[in-house]
Amino acid sequence: MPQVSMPEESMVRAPKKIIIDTDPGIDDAMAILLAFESPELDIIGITTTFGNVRTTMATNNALHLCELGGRDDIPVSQGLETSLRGQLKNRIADFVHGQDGLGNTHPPAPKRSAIAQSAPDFFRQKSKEYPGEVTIVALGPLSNVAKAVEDDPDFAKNIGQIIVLGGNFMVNGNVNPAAEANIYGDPEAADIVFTCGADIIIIGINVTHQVFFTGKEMEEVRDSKGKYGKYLYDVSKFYFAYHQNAYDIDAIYLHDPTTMIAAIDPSLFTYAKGVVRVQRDGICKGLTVFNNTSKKWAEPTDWCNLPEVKVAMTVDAPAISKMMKDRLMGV
Ligand SMILES: O=c1[nH]c(=O)c2ncn([C@@H]3O[C@H](CO)[C@@H](O)[C@H]3O)c2[nH]1
Repeated sequence: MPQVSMPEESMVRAPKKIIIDTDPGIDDAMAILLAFESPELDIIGITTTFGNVRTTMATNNALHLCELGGRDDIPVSQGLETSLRGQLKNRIADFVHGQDGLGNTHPPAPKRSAIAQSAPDFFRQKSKEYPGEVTIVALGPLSNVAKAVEDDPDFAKNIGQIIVLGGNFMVNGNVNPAAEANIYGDPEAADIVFTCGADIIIIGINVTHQVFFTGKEMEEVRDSKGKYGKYLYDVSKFYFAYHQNAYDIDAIYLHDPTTMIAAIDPSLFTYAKGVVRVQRDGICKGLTVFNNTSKKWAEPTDWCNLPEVKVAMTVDAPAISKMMKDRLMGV
């Protein structure tokens, strides 16, 4: 019997539809520019949140990055300016990202504006338009995603996947020993999202702290033929100085680009399944607590009978670094 070969086209997987929920942010900028260079991804929207900067600045920076990448076709939708429960954050990470979120490089005002539709409504609309097909890559606090969950009982089943940068599993946080910045930004929202029943992958700093560029590698990026090389080097100087000061390392952690790569090639990570709950207040506000034991607890716990998520446990850091370099250095 002759072998039946599939036509070439049908073997090529259609690009994954993603919405990037982001608070740019230097490593967010890296992740967005990386996404622009990734044929596996079809970016159907960018939505904005607060954390590294306030939401309005995140919107300006997202528009600026689209302009830089020649991607003014991508709609940018502004998200909540407060936490899900209406708290205006007094903690903005300008000490990590600079006053403008882009290492005090003062980007020009964008020519384009955000669309009128808010981020949670944009999520809901796209999840209905393409049921099961849209992946949200959530690079900041989860207020927008939680709002969509609360407003739409079908959202968790309609959304294809949510890949979250956040949490610290079996390691300390980066805001304080208990909490990682994105979860700390809106712990209640994170708890709602993690238990909503959607297909969720969580990439915590237990994994992202294994992926970094050294100062020498940043110089290689600058001197490469990649179209964003010098830009990335310039915006990252501030972020680099923060790492030298806070961690005593001559390198920068690649949190957001690593998370973007989980959308491109999830096989570069291993995962454990279980229920994640988030401490909503107190000294451990923002702590992510993962139950992946098969223990039959003597009494019912707040982890019982809730949907499981996948938590990244290991990462192929050299492969991630290589993918970043290949795409950002134009090699
Ligand atoms: O508040 C913060 N403190 C940090 O030390 C820190 N380091 C990185 N980040 C940002 O938060 C996410 C990872 O926890 C990423 O988007 C970093 O840019 C930080 N935010």
